[in-house]
Amino acid sequence: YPRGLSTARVLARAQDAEDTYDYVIVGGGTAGLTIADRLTEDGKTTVLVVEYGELSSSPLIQTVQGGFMGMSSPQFMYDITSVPQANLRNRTTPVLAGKVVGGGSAVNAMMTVRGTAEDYDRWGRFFSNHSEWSWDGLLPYFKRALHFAPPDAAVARAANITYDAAFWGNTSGVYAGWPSFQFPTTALHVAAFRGVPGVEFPPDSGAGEPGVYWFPTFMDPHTVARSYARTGHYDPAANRSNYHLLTGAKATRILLEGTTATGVAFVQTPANATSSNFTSTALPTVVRARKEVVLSAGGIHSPQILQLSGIGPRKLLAAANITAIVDLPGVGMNFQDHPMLTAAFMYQNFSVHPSSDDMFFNATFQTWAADVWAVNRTGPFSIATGNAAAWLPFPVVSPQRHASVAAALAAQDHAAQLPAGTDATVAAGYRAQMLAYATALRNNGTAFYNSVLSGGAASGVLVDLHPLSRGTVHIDTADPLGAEPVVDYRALSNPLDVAVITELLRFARSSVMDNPLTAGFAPVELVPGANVTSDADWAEYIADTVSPTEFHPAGTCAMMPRELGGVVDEQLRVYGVSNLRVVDASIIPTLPGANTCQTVYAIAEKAADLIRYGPKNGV
Ligand SMILES: Cc1cc2nc3c(=O)[nH]c(=O)nc-3n(C[C@H](O)[C@H](O)[C@H](O)COP(=O)(O)OP(=O)(O)OC[C@H]3O[C@@H](n4cnc5c(N)ncnc54)[C@H](O)[C@@H]3O)c2cc1C
Repeated sequence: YPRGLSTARVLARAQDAEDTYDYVIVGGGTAGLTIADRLTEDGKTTVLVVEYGELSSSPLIQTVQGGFMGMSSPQFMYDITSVPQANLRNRTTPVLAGKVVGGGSAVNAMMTVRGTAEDYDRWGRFFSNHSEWSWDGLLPYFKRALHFAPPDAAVARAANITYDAAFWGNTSGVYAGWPSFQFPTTALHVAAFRGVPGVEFPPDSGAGEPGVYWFPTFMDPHTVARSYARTGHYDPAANRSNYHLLTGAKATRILLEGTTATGVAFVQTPANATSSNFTSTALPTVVRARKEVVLSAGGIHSPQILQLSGIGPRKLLAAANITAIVDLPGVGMNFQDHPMLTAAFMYQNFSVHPSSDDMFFNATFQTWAADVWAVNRTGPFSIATGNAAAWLPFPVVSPQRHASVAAALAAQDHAAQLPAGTDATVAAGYRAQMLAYATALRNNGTAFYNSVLSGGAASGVLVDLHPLSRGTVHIDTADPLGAEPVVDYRALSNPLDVAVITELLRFARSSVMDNPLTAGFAPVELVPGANVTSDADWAEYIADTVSPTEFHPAGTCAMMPRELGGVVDEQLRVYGVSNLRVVDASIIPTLPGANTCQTVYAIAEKAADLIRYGPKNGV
């Protein structure tokens, strides 16, 4: 040591790493691998990615069918459970996050969607009216992030799939592909929304508009397998000698000299070390960064690592016996995820076939599906989670009550919705967010309601796209280094979430039960049932059934002005620290009205440009 950089490789042992790299990236997930790929493109800039998980080619990760095999494999997931949720009958919930090279992109449900233009314009406005963090500023990065491979023309025609390639690029190694099959029943679900007043049908899922639309799958059309950060941003670069990936290595701390980040400390666990004579596994190893450290450990672990490094709320650090280097109250605050809701309906007279139900109840169809998959990887097994969904604004969902809910939110005592003792800057940021949401609740540019259209006779899961409650992700003060962070969604802590969710559920009912275009299917309501009608009934039902997570943890190192409780600035640099950026879902200030992966890729693409070329127009 040190040895010359020879070939790009996976380093199984810490001592194979160089002492110093230009950049050290913590977390080889969605954002981390994207940045590493871009920074090493020049063949010169040296990068080490430090990743806790393993490099796995398991079929559980690659398989697209159903979209859930990765997430149901404990081998690839962190083992974290939330604290009991006071407003959800003290229920706890698993906190799903990928622990494998590729991170969330390796285990997610492959829904390839982005938020509306307003979602991203809202981010920039926390800084100014001409921030580059806007729809226009991000669209080039959405295009760079994914390679759009259009659906097969015959399938698109038969299913009535609309798309517009102008919203997409075709250079990335990560694909937005399409299954080679659609159930004709999915088109019926889409068409049924024409019976709901006010619903729009944008030309493409990437248009930045709410409505009912088709969207692609994170799938490589050539292999018909998951396309993700590893296949798009590590494998193709594997012959670059300046790109190193260390697996099985858990970063424990950012090294700081004064307030300048100089490297990363990490430990390798024996279970992940491959060498039989590798004995010093419990000892932390350090690696230095000549230029910068980039923290990309995701919405749950990036705040933890900052706090372990002495960057965070002073009181929390003191309770954990960690010396505060930078008192940054926002670290681990502003925690958001998309709540999932249940309202189940069944069409009794849904006689079109094949439908997605035939995958479960029709043996002949199942055999056909398995056969065509075995022969040439086509057919229904190429469908992940589905490719059509409704993303609807609040005035469409609640023509009667949207204005009063918005007014109540604007008039609320915002600070009172946060944990006691919340820093004034964090409270000011929350207030700014809630005022922005009060506007969004009144207009048609932001989606609040989401349901995926499955193509089956039964439907059931809805998503609240803009929760008002804010939780926390903090180190466990009893065992800061050893234990996973303490995750508290603080679900429904803002009572207006109950008001919003009630309207979403009422809409789900009326869009199925009172829709002239579904009447012929003879719908029945399975859950919650016709006896749930009053606001009080709904509140009880919501407390019983809401899940606080769709596995989209975000916001915990928010990109907001420091006086609004922010953790990073518009260049994603941590306030008060030099040479340290955070780039992942944790910088999202307010969730987009969409599953988060595509947004994280776009953030990472933009960050790579900020790191390489500096800010455009000063931002
Ligand atoms: C089960 C599930 C289903 C989802 N479904 C969808 C979907 O269908 N569509 C969609 O758009 N989004 C979906 N998402 C969300 C999306 O995948 C995530 O928002 C996105 O991948 C987050 O990217 P990230 O870079 O912020 O973090 P990640 O991709 O999670 O990367 C963080 C990486 O850091 C590593 N790490 C953490 N701590 C340490 C440490 N101390 N040392 C070293 N490494 C560390 C992790 O192992 C991980 O590899 C889903 C997520 C999950 C978990």
